[in-house]
Amino acid sequence: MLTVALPNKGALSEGVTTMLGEAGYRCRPDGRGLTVVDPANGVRFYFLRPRDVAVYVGRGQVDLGITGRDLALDSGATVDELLALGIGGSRFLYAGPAAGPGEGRPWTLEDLAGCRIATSYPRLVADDLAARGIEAEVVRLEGAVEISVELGVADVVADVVSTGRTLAAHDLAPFGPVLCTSEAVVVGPTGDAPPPTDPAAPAARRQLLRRLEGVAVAQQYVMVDYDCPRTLLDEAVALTPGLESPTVAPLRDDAWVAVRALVPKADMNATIDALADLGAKAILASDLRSARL
Ligand SMILES: Nc1ncnc2c1ncn2[C@@H]1O[C@H](COP(=O)(O)OP(=O)(O)OP(=O)(O)O)[C@@H](O)[C@H]1O
Ligand SMILES: O=P(O)(O)OC[C@H]1O[C@H](OP(=O)(O)OP(=O)(O)O)[C@H](O)[C@@H]1O
Ligand SMILES: [Mg+2]
Repeated sequence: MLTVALPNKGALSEGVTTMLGEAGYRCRPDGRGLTVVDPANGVRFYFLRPRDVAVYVGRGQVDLGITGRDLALDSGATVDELLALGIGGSRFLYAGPAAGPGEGRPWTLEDLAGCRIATSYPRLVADDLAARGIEAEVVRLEGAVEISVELGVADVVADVVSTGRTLAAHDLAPFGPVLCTSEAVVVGPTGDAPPPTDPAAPAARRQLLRRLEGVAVAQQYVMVDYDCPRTLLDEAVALTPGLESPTVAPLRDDAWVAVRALVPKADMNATIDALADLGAKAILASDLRSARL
């Protein structure tokens, strides 16, 4: 049986469980149980703290894990990232009081020297400081890091930023480089680790990765359908080139055609606006459940 570690709580837990459900896996824990078997797919899931997932994978106790890229990095575990899932996106940044370090100027990296930096990701921060040759004190906190400056435990913070609302609510402004652009990822043992002992595990692993990739890809696209005057087809197709080429089907009215193409989700609204401005009608965008491109 393939063993897979999942986050048992936190920002990634619900999204990961939902994605696995879409991929055909049964991985909802019953009550307070920390493990669930999906016999149909030959997988046993373990529900671990998101920070611990990569540690178990790195030590060979479980075959695969799903966690945040930033957490995997901070754990120091030797694992390979096998697949990015496109959910739980965040950036890891330094942030200081919005008023700046003094003299009315904004924070720069040089200002970190000699500072107390509060973070829940001490290895990520220490590695970044070492790489830049900056000497500063790293203050490890479990969470709610943004309040630490106000409470006088630190001068600046280094933390996960998603919408930026938590930073703003505590009058902190981000500065400097992005230490890690993170999302939920599947991690596995590095190439030189011994293979799983169960002979059925490699096939179960391939299936899980392929199916999750199918769901992840599906979440990046929408299917756009529209009717288009034949005279405008070239311009419309330029707006929706699809992957290989859009499907163009005749309509009963010979002056019109129906067009169908995949469009990146991020471009959906702009594409629909442009199609409508061009003269397309009955423009529909639909979500996909799974896609193998
Ligand atoms: N607000 C957010 N939006 C998107 N992703 C987030 C957000 N907060 C955290 N993450 C991501 O979720 C993962 C870990 O966050 P989570 O809150 O689950 O763990 P934690 O903070 O270490 O644990 P806990 O909050 O239980 O102490 C990281 O990969 C992080 O980048
Ligand atoms: O940019 P935002 O959208 O405001 O999100 C970022 C916040 O979310 C996370 O906190 P979480 O809820 O996990 O609490 P924690 O600090 O206790 O980990 C993270 O540590 C930030 O504090
Ligand atoms: Mg958290």
